Amino acid sequence: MSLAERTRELDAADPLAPFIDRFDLPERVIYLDGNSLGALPRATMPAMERAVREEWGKGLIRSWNDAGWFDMAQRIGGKIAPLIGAAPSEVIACDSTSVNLFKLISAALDMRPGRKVVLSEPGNFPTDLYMVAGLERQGLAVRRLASREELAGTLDEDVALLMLTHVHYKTGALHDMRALTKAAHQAGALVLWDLSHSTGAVPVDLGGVNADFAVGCGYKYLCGGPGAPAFAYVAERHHADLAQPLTGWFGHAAPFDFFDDYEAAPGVEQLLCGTSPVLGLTALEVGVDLIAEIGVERLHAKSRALSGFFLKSLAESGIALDLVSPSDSLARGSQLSFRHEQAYPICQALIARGVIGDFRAPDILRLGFAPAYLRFADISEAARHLAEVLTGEEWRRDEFNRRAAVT
Ligand SMILES: Cc1ncc(COP(=O)(O)O)c(C=O)c1O
Ligand SMILES: Nc1ccccc1C(=O)C[C@H](N)C(=O)O
Repeated sequence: MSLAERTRELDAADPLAPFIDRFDLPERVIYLDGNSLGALPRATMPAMERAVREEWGKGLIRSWNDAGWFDMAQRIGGKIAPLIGAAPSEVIACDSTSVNLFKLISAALDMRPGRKVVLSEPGNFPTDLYMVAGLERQGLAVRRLASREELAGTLDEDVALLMLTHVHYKTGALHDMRALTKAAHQAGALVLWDLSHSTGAVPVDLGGVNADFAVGCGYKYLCGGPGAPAFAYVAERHHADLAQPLTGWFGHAAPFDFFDDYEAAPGVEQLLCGTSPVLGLTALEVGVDLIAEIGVERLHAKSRALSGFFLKSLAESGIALDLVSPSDSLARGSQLSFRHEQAYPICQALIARGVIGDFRAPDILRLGFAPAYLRFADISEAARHLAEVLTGEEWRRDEFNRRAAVT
């Protein structure tokens, strides 16, 4: 069977095909960067319009009560919860992933007096490592990095927290969440998982693996829009001992009593700091609703099929590239990363052809396969474009070799 025939068959048999039209993607764009900024759901515009015109414009301050603004962060957290194996009361949508990392790393250190080490791996997403550096500068933490293979062996009585990104942003490699959580607990440490590249793409069972803390982005697979609020998870068993340092009034037990003294709200509400970004949350809720409707299991199955099909299509075009992602689709997230000296201009040449992936310095071409809005036809087309860029050495053109600020 020809590649074109196989592609048509796969699209015809795709149970998620009807959802593609629920997203508003430009014509002639093949979007392989949903792992960085998710696509726009069609329902987002009307929801934003309503929030701005009606709730803000007409409801004004009354909308904090009447339009459900006040408990939006909890409500959306509760909708994210089943996507990551958590109870609704364990998740809240707030702040950025970076800020949530700070709050939870700090809270974890507080729960392990006498221990200061935050253990992570070199090459973890920079903000995760930088947030520990900030606490280190305050004398509150000691950062320790160990390679994947050495992590478990490095867990000793000084480690307060093991902090890892479940799906590696650059390679897409998955950590064994269950085994590492268990190893950390055996060493008396707590665990914080960054689920930025997992949520809405691969199944996660925070409750099942007994995880302590987690954070994740709202703007990637959850399609919450640029700079969407992030989320934070704290296992129920830690709620009573939770004490985070950004003690803003929205995290107070009774913010509208306007007391002088801080008293933390019970549960994850304590993680709120300042006023919730209502418009950002409005967009996030639409994305979360849509991804939840499709369902993580189905998304995961399609993501594996898409990335596998890309590799096959590429191989059939005679192109051999250095794949740095695990070749087993069960061992990776929803992306494929290739190492190439010319990864930057190759990525630019692809973008010029309408195939949007990204480049991760120094030499990674990263292609994301957000399963909610990609067709198998997009995948074989993208592979064809990549093969043509490489065989025609299109990446040599000057215009593809000028580095932009954001890659
Ligand atoms: C693993 C990971 N953590 C955190 C972030 C981002 O955090 P923030 O939204 O605070 O910029 C990203 C991507 O930007 C990421 O890939
Ligand atoms: N927040 C961004 C703003 C601009 C450009 C990219 C991002 C990303 O999120 C990058 C992503 N975290 C990554 O895995 O590389």
